[in-house]
Amino acid sequence: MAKKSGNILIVDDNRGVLTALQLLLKPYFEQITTLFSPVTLPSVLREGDWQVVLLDMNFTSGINTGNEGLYWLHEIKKLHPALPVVLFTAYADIDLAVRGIKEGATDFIVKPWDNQKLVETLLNAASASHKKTSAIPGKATGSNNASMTPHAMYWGESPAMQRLRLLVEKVAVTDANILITGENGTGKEMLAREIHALSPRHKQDMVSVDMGAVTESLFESELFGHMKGSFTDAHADRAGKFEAASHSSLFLDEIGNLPYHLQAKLLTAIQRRSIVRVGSNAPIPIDIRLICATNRDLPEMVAKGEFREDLLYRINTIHLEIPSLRERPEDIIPLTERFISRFCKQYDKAPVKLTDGAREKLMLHPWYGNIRELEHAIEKAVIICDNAFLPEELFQLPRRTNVAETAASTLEEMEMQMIRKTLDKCNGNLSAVAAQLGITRQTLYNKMKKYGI
Ligand SMILES: Nc1ncnc2c1ncn2[C@@H]1O[C@H](COP(=O)(O)OP(=O)(O)OP(=O)(O)O)[C@@H](O)[C@H]1O
Repeated sequence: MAKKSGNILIVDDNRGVLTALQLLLKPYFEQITTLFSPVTLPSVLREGDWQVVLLDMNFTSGINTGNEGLYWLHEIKKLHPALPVVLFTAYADIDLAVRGIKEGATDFIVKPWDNQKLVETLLNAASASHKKTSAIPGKATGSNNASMTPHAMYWGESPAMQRLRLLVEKVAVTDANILITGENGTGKEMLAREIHALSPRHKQDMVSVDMGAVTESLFESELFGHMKGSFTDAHADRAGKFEAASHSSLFLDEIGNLPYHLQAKLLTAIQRRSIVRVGSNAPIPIDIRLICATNRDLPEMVAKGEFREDLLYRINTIHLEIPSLRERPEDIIPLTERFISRFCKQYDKAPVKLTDGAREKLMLHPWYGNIRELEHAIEKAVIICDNAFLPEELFQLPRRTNVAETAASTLEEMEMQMIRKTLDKCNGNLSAVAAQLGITRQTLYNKMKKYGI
């Protein structure tokens, strides 16, 4: 037997699971400590020298939101940022586990577990801990930082995107106001950044404002700035986004969400090329390049009296429409391959390849959430992939268009499959199935009824 891999701390509220794991892991770890409740986790962590933690996600029976698991994950990371935490999920709760990974967990194991895979996952995590003893605090959550760095825009091979690219290269160098339209997740913000990067203004950062997120009461102060004392919280003079974007580009995202009565104020600033801070009378000249974006149909909003026609004419000197991913299927696989390569690097995985079945599945999916949906699907698949190939089963692609509905339906499908698989494994013995899944017999019965099993 190879040298043992240090000390492991296991937190799970199922005593049967704790005993089984103690027996299973004995040959591999020097010290195995089990906790039936996470309450004492902080003090136990402080007392010992740990190489890995195996953390259950659901502690309160009946509440399966998993938030408790995430809460304890954060607590562990606060105390020991570099300590590997492997999540243990009662159901194939991939979305939650992926969230856990993004928030600093090293890996996850789904119950009922495969012994060999569980041992491998824990040993890998523990060995990472040996290598990272001098790791920078917070390194484990580095994926968040990585996802914040802007990534290169991929134009793709489709004729529609090639035409768009030609137009962008021509207009980016001018100061013409640009309106970008397209469905959610088609890359409107990414295109705005690209335009700014190609413009003579690129030496300064582009300033972005989400018009859907600016409250009405703060609209003027946020965009045009204010003078000290002009309202209760105005403790000092402050420049607004227009001034901040001077000599650069101002990106107004979700422009279609700006309430009608505020549209006139925006129009005045654009027309006069100057703003007046709240609480002041002095106009301040501004030199900005305006880029706006929306997924809404502005001409239709004009027809309905919801958007000012004069503002629409001001902002859409050049109109760029990004086609949906459905309209450019030839870009799906090249984009996928770029995302695979990016996420393999981000999650420290060896390069993986799509199987033919996976390619076909990706090509047939309608991608109502466009590139953002594709990017998330690839990220999840890369995270849960264990070998050199990404098979179609790893792509949990929803059939509906509504985001909340799709997330719920994916989880339900996975739960149903998990119950079916365990029923087969336990030859239909419900008590054994419930024990394996870590739920009560009644809960299992209710779920089977719900899924018509
Ligand atoms: N051409 C592209 N190449 C690579 N990644 C892209 C491309 N277009 C979009 N993405 C990625 O897809 C995601 C969504 O892009 P972005 O936020 O720009 O879309 P959007 O149209 O502004 O979305 P929303 O309408 O929801 O505001 C981002 O993570 C972005 O990095």
